This record gives sequence, structure tokens and C-alpha cells, in this order.
Amino acid sequence: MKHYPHHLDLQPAMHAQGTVQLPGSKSISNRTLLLAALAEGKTDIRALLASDDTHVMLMALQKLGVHWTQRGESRDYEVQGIAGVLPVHQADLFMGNAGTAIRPLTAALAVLGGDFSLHGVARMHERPIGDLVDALNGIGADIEYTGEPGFPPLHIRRGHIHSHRLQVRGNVSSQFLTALLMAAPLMAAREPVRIDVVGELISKPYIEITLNLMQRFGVEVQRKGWQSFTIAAGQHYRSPGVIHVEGDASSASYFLAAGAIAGGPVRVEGVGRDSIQGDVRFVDALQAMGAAVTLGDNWIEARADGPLRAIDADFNHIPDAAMTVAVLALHAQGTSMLRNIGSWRVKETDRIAAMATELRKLGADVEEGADYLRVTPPEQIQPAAIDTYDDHRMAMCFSLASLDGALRRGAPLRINDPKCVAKTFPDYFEAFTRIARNDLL
Ligand SMILES: O=C(O)C1=C[C@@H](OP(=O)(O)O)[C@@H](O)[C@H](O)C1
Ligand SMILES: C=C(OP(=O)(O)O)C(=O)O
Repeated sequence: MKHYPHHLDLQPAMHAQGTVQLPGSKSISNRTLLLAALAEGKTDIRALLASDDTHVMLMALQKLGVHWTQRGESRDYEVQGIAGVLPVHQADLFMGNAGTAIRPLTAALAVLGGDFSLHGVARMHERPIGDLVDALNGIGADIEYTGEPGFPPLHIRRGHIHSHRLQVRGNVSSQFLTALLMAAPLMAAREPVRIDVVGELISKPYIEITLNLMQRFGVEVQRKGWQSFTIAAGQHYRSPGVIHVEGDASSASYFLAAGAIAGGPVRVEGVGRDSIQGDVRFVDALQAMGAAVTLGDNWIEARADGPLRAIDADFNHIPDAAMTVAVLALHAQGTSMLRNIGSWRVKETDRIAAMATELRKLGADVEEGADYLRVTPPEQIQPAAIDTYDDHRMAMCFSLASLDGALRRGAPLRINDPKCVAKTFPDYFEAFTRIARNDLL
């Protein structure tokens, strides 16, 4: 674990340049760990993300009796799958603030049955899970709220699954549908499982990650668009042998933005044009703002091509990387509008409120709506101490405000409580300070 100070001071950097090896994708790491645990056979996972969110998943699996080993100090793990039969039927599981751990585990454990307590940090107990619990209890699972109804902590007991047709709402988080999809083969031994989405589905590209990884573990899902998903009977997860975790596309957004703001080129290695992560589409926003972007098989590079322009777009498909766009707007000419980002309010913090407050500290004029943010940048960014709300992305994206850029707006900044980056990227500030330079090379 890194030992960050209570705050970190960043001097305005005139130039951003260099190459960054990305840490593994959080979304792929936690899905792969769970699928490998449930599967038949041993899975060799390469380049797993080392962070708080994957740590809670690894620890939970260990408590559930899943045997895994880490190869030395490397990012490579071997997971011995349980072939659908849990070795341990009672456990108390700490889920931190990892949505990608608590939601899929809740579904899998509710279907497998046992006596499990799932809880997390205080903020986790404010993050909704009711739509997932309703879907599972609706087919006979036994999940009880031990705190506030609709939120963790949860107590899962052995229920009696009496139906294979589930309905789930998708307008609060796509992770509920992901959780049901991943758990579906566990109840599809004799009958197909059908999951219908009720109403709107947000964050759709994350469902593609789920389906892609399920397929690699041998399970096919038939789908009717985003409305209905069917898992044919008799499918089981089987280890694909080796699985390599892509670099994290959301983490890539900070470095690509740095290249777009402050000269560049900045190259990230670990994701490229064939990535299964929706957040690679962040490059479309960068290009729309006037940056030059090149994509390779396993890398992406961004550089400035004149001053950045404001953007007005719907960001529902890339809610995490969209936070980077909000800070990029400080370095653009004109007013930017981020639409359809209502899910920000139920993530690590209320990200719409937090973003508006911190952007205003820097001198921006910000209008905050229920599901949008309108950002007009200041002539010159004001020096300020940025609060991070225990939200890794607040800490990471605000580092970009210290860059000087073509419009020479950068200011010295203080980032309070920077250690929250450990949720997905413990080394973030080392990587950032390596590419942010004051010498014009
Ligand atoms: O499934 C996933 O891996 C994720 C889905 C998204 O959440 P929502 O579906 O709640 O928007 C995203 O914000 C989160 O960081 C990871
Ligand atoms: C929303 C996020 O996390 P989680 O997986 O906990 O939902 C995030 O990483 O931005």
C-alpha cells in the first residue's frame, strides 16, 4: 500500500509527455475473479489490477473457500474454480466501496445459498442495491436488509428459487443486470433463465464487458437488444486456461486528457482499438474537443492540436471517463455540457454535486442539474485546495487542472486526501508526475 500524505501539492506543468503502462481494468479484474472462482478448472489470470476494489474481491473469495494463489509479487494469479459448489456456507464479507464486488457476489451467493453478511464502508451503505435484491427475492432468494431498506448491509440466507424469469430495473446501475447475468448459469442447470430489463438501461457498454467475459468462460447469452437476455439450460462456466486483463480504459482517460491539454504526445499502453471496455470511447470526446488521437492494437496516444473546444454531448455510455471531460472543460474554449449523467449521484460520492463544488473553487461557472452539468471555464484557473470526497476519480481528474495547456490556464493546486486513488489506481500520482513536466523538451 502507498503512503500518501494528507494532501499533495501540484505545480502548474507546462508540458505533458511520455508513456504510461496502465494498471489492469477494474471491471475486467473483478468479473474475471468471480467467473474463475465459479468455473470448473484452474484459471491463470495475468495482469490483474492491484487495488482496494480487487483486494476486497480476493479476500471475499478466500473467505468463501475459493483457493487462489499469487505468483510472487506479480500481478498474476491462479484461481482454482469451485465448479459451482461453494466450499464454505457461512461468511462475513467486507466489500469496501466496490460496486463490482458487492453486486455480483450478492447475486451469486443468493443463488448458491448459505448464510452470508455483506457490508462495506459508510458510503457503500448509501449506494442503492434495491433493484437487484427485488429481482432476486422476486424469484425466491432470501436477502434481507440489516440496515436501511434498499441499501447494504445485507444478510443472505438459503432461499428457494422457484422461477427462472427475472425482471430487473436498469436505470440506477447496470451492475444489477451484470450481477444477474453472471449468476444466471448457476440456476440454469435444467431450465433456461430469462432476464428482462424493465425500463431504461444505463451504462450499456458495461453489459458488453459482462457478456464478453461470460463467453470466454464458456457461457453464451442470447439477447434481444438491451431488453431481454436468455441463458440456455445446461451451461456451466469452464476455465479458459489463461486470461489476460486489459489495461483500465477509465484510468487511461487522465493521461490522454493530459496529452490533449498540454502538448503531448502521451501514450497509454494496455488498451487499444480492440478493447472490450466502453470507456475507450472517451477518445471520441477528446477528438470532438480538438485533440489528435491515434489508436493502436494495445496503445492509444493523444496530443494537442491547437486549443481545445467545448463539448456538448450525452455521456451515459461512459459515466466514469465523463468525469475527466468535466475537468477537461476547464481547458477548453466555450461552455461544455455533460448530459445524461444522473448515475453520478449514487457512486463513490454525489459526483455531480462534488464536481460542481470543486470546479467552482477553481473559478468555473457551473450549472448543476439532476442529471447534467454545464461548465464555463474561467479565464485563468484559480489556485485552490481540492476536496476529493473519498472518490478516486475526483482526485485523479482534478490533477489535470494543474496543467498549463495551450490557453495557459493552469494553476498550482492542492489535492486533499489523495490516497483515495487506491480504489482503482494506487500509483496514480507517481504516474501523473512522471508525464507532467516543466521543462519544454
Ligand atoms: O460494471 C462495471 O464494471 C461498472 C459499471 C458502471 O457503473 P453503473 O452501471 O452503476 O453506472 C461504472 O460506473 C463502474 O465504475 C463499473
Ligand atoms: C463507480 C465506480 O465504482 P463502482 O465499481 O464501485 O461502482 C467507479 O470506479 O467510478
